[in-house]
Amino acid sequence: METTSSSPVKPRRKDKEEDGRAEEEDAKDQVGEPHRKLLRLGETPEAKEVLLNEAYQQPKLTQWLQTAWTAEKHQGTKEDQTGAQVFADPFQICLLPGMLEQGQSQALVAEIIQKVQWSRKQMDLYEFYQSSDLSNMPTCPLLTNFLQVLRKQVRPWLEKVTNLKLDYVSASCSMYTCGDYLLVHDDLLKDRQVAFIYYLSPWEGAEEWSESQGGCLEIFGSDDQCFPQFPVQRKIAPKDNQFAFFKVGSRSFHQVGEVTTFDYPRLTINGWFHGETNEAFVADSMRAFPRLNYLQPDIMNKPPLGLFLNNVYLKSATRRSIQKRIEENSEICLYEFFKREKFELARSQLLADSDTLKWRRQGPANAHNYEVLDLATARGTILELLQLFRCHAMFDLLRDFTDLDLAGADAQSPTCSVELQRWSHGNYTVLGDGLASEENTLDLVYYLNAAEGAAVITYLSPDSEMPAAKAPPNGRRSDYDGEEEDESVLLTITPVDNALNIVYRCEGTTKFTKYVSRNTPLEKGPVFVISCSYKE
Ligand SMILES: O=C(O)CCC(=O)C(=O)O
Ligand SMILES: [Fe+2]
Repeated sequence: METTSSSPVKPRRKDKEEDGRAEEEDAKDQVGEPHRKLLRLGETPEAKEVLLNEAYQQPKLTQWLQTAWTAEKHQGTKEDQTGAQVFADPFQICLLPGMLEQGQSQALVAEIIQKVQWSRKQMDLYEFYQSSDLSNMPTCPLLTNFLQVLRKQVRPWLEKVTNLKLDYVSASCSMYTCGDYLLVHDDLLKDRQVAFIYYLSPWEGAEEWSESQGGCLEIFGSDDQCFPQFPVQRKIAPKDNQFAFFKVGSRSFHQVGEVTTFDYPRLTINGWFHGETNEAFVADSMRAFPRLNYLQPDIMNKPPLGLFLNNVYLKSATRRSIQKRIEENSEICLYEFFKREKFELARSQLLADSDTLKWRRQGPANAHNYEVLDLATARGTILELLQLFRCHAMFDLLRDFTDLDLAGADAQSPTCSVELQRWSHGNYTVLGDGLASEENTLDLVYYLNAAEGAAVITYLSPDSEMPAAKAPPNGRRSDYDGEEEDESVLLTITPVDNALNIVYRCEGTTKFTKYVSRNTPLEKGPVFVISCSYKE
């Protein structure tokens, strides 16, 4: 097959045209107000300026915080009068309940609801609404004043507490509605020194969120290579008028858990105190993710393709038209790829077998979160299907489908990786998770027990990911920077049972599997994906 790096996979245009809903959904996600009822606040006190709680201005308290902040490892310590807390493990975090004088959060929320313009942020790492920077909100006097307080009062005070030099503040408002989230990241970017979040939830009965409402700030520990590890180590629930801050570093991994309540939005004013550039840390955070394991074709197994595949895909005429289509579009979806009875057997075995099949969660948490089958435990039809993807006959067939040198006289040392994945709520992969191809590869994606909206894969063009300084090829992405997808989307794979998607991707093309929100119906059980990559 003719290949040039300037023609990576092309968009599947039909996706947009096939049903009108795609357009409708796009429209919904554009800049603007989220569709939700405006929440009624109780009597909103008049507030002309933002006032810090007196208690936090006492030198004794500053002293206490300073000591707690600099103390070595401890499980957490609490100050009696204010309820201020400091945790040292897995990294330093401080919580200041009642940060502003009473009634102030309510006034801020009233201004936010009435005045703030939201833009929808949507990428591999996140879905939520964000405002512009607080420094650019001429119609919002309280928010502008809040920023002033951060600059003039909080910044010098934080310098004392943390012993860090803090030069300036950046801040915006964020709103997470039901189904929104921000996946694991470390906030490391340029000169961010201290991250802060001020939580707003003045609604009666919702001043402190319960775990069942979601939206916790979730803190991760990390291994000796600075990769964040499951499970979550600490959860901080949204609490009205609480200010949280932590030191940004190569281990400051955190996420915002999916909001699961429809009753209230998760509202915050958040941002960073900036200072010295984090050069050493940023270099640390560029360590590449662990990569897939590529193996040669398995010559021991010779399963007859005719027993498994839908006969139509074995005919020479079909093979030729598949090749033509892949040459033109770089991708194709082969519906009913396996014989129906084989597919049904494999699906029921996957759903029924909870004893022999062993699954393990695939981390690190900032790259992916899904389960993979320990291939040594595969049995029956599942084993047969998995073996089939690695057998010589399959390499042969794929050569015919693509004209790649995966078999035959010109083939040098073709290899493939095969994974059986199990997808449930909360699972995801993000860009730069080691799945970005260093070379041209042929991806196969085969679904069992498919459900709409679960394990949806998006391919992006090579240059769309991040500025080079932040994400070297296959490097780990440490933080979101608000870049949106839009034009860079080359292809979206929609899950369909027993369909084999074939995607030829050029060097540098990246992909991610979208976070599976709790709003995605999975009543038939998890979605299974056989995911393979082939190299010439
Ligand atoms: O809202 C939060 O609790 C954390 C937000 C965050 O991590 C961020 O915006 O970088
Ligand atoms: Fe963050």
